[in-house]
Amino acid sequence: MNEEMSGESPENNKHVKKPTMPEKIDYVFKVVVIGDSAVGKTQLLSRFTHNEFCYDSKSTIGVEFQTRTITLRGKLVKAQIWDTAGQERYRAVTSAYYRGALGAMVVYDITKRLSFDHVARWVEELRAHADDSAVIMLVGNKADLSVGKRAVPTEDAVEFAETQRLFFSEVSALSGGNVDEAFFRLLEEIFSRVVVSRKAMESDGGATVKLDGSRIDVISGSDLETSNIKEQASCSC
Ligand SMILES: Nc1nc2c(ncn2[C@@H]2O[C@H](COP(=O)(O)OP(=O)(O)OP(=O)(O)O)[C@@H](O)[C@H]2O)c(=O)[nH]1
Repeated sequence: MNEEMSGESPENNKHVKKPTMPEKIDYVFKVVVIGDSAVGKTQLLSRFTHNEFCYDSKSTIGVEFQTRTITLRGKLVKAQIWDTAGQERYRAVTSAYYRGALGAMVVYDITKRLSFDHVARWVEELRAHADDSAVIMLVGNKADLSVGKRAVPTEDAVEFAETQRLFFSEVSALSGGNVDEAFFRLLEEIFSRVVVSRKAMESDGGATVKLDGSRIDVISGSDLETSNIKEQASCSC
């Protein structure tokens, strides 16, 4: 059949979108974000995954996640970042939320002392439910308000992070300062612990990592579509 008969001459076809090759994801890393209400968890996710920030963001109800695909050591890694409500009454999950998490960010607001005082409780809950090998990062958000409104000295957070063996970073979801750096540091550490330093075996789907006989199932790209919890397309304002 020639182009004229099939109706598929380049002219006729110019509005037809060419199918794009699906990206072959090597790993999916689940990372959970926890911390008091209004510390800026949702905005940190939006900044990292879509480079967006909402001034009038609403409290999260239940659980959401957003993803960003990055390259680490030549591998395509889909970072699947989970967000839940800081407010107890809106939290629908505990164990299910932490299940399969390879990393966690425990967020406080540098202008709210109480949110930092509660970090120990969040770390305790995390350690009770997440895998022992999960990488944990303490994150002080709203660093843009550092001058004049700071209520948590950096040294206090550094000391806490050292005693609890956590990574630490101060960031601003508003300005974007340090946000990518913090997530990348966490994801690189997960990569080192899960993929490099242990005997890792990739399945064809690029999803399964075996560790010392035990298994961590890193969710494959196709599982994301079948999950009950849908990915947030973008900013949840
Ligand atoms: N100045 C400043 N404000 C921020 C920053 N990040 C978030 N906010 C503001 O803080 C408020 C709370 O942000 P959210 O991201 O909704 O907080 P959350 O921790 O997800 O809150 P919950 O869903 O209730 O747990 C919003 O008014 C944001 O605009 C930041 O880096 N700097």
